[in-house]
Amino acid sequence: MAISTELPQTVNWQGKKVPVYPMQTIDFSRLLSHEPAEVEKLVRCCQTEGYFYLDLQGIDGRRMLDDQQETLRLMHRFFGSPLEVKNEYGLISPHLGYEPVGSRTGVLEDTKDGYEMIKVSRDEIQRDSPHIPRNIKNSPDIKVLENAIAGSNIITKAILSALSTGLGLTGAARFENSHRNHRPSTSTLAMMHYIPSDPVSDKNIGHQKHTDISSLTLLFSEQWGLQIRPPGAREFGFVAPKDGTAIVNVGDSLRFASGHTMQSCIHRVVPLDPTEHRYSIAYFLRAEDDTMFTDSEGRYITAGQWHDEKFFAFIAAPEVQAQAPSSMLLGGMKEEETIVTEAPKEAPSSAVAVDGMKKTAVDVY
Ligand SMILES: O=C(O)CCC(=O)C(=O)O
Ligand SMILES: [Fe+2]
Repeated sequence: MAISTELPQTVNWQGKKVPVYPMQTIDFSRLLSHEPAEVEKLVRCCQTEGYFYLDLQGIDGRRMLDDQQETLRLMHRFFGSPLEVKNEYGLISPHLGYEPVGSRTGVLEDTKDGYEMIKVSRDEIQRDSPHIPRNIKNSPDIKVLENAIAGSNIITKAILSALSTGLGLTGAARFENSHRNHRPSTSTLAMMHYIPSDPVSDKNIGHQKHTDISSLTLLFSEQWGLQIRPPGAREFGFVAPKDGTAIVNVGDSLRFASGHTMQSCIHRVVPLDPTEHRYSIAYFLRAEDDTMFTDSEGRYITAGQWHDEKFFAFIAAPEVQAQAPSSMLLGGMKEEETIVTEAPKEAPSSAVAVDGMKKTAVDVY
């Protein structure tokens, strides 16, 4: 898509006009130099919204855009291979390995997810011992993955550093100090392929509503499908892909580490175009496993425990998910009551207005 100076305000989806939410843009080059106005803008974005576009078109960021293109080429090849090759190791641990389509709950009621995903662990790449399926394990492919992970790690650490400075944190209290490279963490590069799916007739649809476990997520996708629900919003709306940028969102761990002053972004993925294959790349920068914080339940727990508990809530069946603490899937973020003005044809009439606080993992329309 061309650089979106004139974004549509709404798009038609499922017989409704759905908003396209605007997002602030933060310039990576300015952030690298901790320019005060950019740092202030970053802190404000994280505290009020929890997401922003990161402009990577300057000389320091451009190479990460090249890495993204290389990664996309690798993903096309990987996902085009037979299942037994992709699934050589299966899901080795929650942050590492392959998940076939339909491993989790989907975005609409009574659906399973509509994507397959391969995750590569940053720790394993750093140790030179990655579990990577054989069709992407030759040395040029490993180099592509290494570049993508190292580049994403540098970007997200630069953001953390600017946030620490913006909040006046010093020494051990700075966020970088709980994200040290040599300490074990579940930081990972997730590569996703969404299969074409039609919400009216298919049973594998999108990516369920959630907030991320991570501290920061760096997301690359050139295609529509991501929806967010900004704090205070009454409905989900699309995020427009924007050339030369990544989308960054705050996850639960940074929300907790900031004393719950930053917003963990509520989001999901839906098929805007039911005929399209969609590809996205997410780097999840996670805190060191033994970092302690107070979670949304008021418990003082480790980042590792939060990761594991939330992951198992993610993959649980809807009725089991509904038993989890209400705040777990949304990291303690509250939703306003949902207003859906026009019900889609297939929806039951009870779905016209939905209690946003209901303990379900999916939206009911
Ligand atoms: O595919 C996307 O655009 C978003 C994926 C996502 O939200 C996630 O993996 O946590
Ligand atoms: Fe996410």
